[in-house]
Amino acid sequence: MTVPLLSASALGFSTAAGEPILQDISLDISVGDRLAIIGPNGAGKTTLLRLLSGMALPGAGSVSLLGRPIAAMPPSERARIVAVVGQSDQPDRRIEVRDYVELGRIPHAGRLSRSAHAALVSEALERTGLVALANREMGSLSGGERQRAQIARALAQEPRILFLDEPTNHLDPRARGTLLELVAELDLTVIAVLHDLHLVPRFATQVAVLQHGGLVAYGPAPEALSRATVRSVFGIDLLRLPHPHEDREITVFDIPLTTDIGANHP
Ligand SMILES: Nc1ncnc2c1ncn2[C@@H]1O[C@H](COP(=O)(O)OP(=O)(O)OP(=O)(O)O)[C@@H](O)[C@H]1O
Repeated sequence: MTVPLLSASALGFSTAAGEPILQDISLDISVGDRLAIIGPNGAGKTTLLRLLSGMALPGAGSVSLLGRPIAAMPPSERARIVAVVGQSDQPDRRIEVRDYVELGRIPHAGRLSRSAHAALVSEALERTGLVALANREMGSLSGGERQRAQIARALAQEPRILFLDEPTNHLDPRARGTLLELVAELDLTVIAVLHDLHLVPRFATQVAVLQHGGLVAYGPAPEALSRATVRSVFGIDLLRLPHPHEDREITVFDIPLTTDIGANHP
């Protein structure tokens, strides 16, 4: 039997005050999978991403990376396998884009020549379309450009698994598709928290649906994103319709407008 790249078994996590946030989450990630973690606000998505990437330790259960407990792995070794683009990353505003992307090489310091490190940084800038901005300060970038720079830094890290927490939240609709297309073409294993459900069937090979800290659906996309699941978890209607001009189906989410804030959490 092949060992999964990443495996989570019966994960649980509670706050310091004992409030449970995640319960009994088990997942297996194989090489080349692109897992979308979805769920309403507060469902526990970011917490799960932090546990799976080894940034936080679970209160119950375990995560293994390449068959070894991630909790016992030295951070420097983990950083050569796992790259994380988080929501709360606050790059120094004055650092230039190229220097920021070069930070991704830190886990590999001393393992290659200077010119080989520089070539990998250049490649990451090229793949993310940032060559023209390489000498700009991070603080001068738009939200979308900064997001691409964060992905470039993660690529420079040459990870086996890329973790993304809402990578499209600053992007306009077209740029969202472009960024996920870029990520899908990287030939990497990816675990991404996504809010934009439209992008899930196009981007993900697997879907994990969280609600109130539990895994309510998990499996290959798009099957795991069923109409019944979307209705019960998000309170909206999923419709798969024939495209009016092309020979394919499109997925449409019918989102009711409501003033009831609790409606977001069926
Ligand atoms: N350190 C903490 N102390 C107390 N509560 C926490 C802590 N971290 C997370 N929580 C709570 O746990 C729940 C899950 O948080 P998490 O950020 O994982 O959710 P999420 O699904 O990523 O939400 P969103 O979609 O809004 O980003 C939330 O109710 C949050 O307030």
